[in-house]
Amino acid sequence: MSQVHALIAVKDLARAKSRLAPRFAQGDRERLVLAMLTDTVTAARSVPRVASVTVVTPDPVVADTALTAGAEVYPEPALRLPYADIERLNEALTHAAEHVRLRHGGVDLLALQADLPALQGRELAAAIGAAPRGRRSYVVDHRGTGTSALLLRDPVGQLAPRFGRESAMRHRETGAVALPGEWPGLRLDVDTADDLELAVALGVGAATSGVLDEIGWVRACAGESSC
Ligand SMILES: Nc1nc2c(ncn2[C@@H]2O[C@H](COP(=O)(O)OP(=O)(O)OP(=O)(O)O)[C@@H](O)[C@H]2O)c(=O)[nH]1
Ligand SMILES: C=C(OP(=O)(O)O)C(=O)O
Repeated sequence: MSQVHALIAVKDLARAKSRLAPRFAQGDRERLVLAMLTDTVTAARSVPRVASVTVVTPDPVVADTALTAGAEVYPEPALRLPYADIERLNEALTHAAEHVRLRHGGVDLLALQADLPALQGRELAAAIGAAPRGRRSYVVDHRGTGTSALLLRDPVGQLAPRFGRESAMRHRETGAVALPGEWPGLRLDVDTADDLELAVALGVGAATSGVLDEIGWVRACAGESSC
């Protein structure tokens, strides 16, 4: 069974998860970003077919957290685009992919979102197992428009990430195939407080759960059976 090398991009903490600002103070939001990254890295590292996890980031605190969780770190190189541009994410991932292949040769690659606190290792293992050889494939997020993971199982192909708005469509239009599979944790990227509610209901990892307890976050719908 061939292995994949995973890449995770995280921007600087001061700008991360701005859509959580209505519910979380800046410091709490930063802790939550780090905790979700820790749970994502931990779940990815639990998968035997994941040979390495590399976090690409310009932020030293994110880098420390990644190292503590057992990931490698690729410091974000000077990028062409301004910080506000989401395409910077694709540029960062492309550089990280080149870095990993310089180190390991023509390996298979997986670009994974950093905000998957309910990710289960078995879901990721199943997605890797389902990814066809010789091409790119992707996992559509829980909203149906984004991408939670992009896979490349082709030693000479390019990852060509197209994350950002409508990324599922952009990955499809650039030849990638959507992977079917019941993987709720893998599909649940957390961008809003509503997403976090869903993730907590599904079951988040220890780091995220610990931070939510410490900051006293209470689910808006706690106790309601419809949540
Ligand atoms: N290394 C790197 N990662 C990035 C960059 N831009 C975005 N990302 C990461 O890519 C993922 C998706 O980015 P966004 O949706 O723009 O940001 P977010 O922090 O998830 O949420 P919002 O601020 O609410 O948009 C997140 O893990 C980001 O940290 C970048 O310029 N460099
Ligand atoms: C970047 C993406 O997602 P989000 O903005 O939801 O983090 C994406 O789905 O490509």
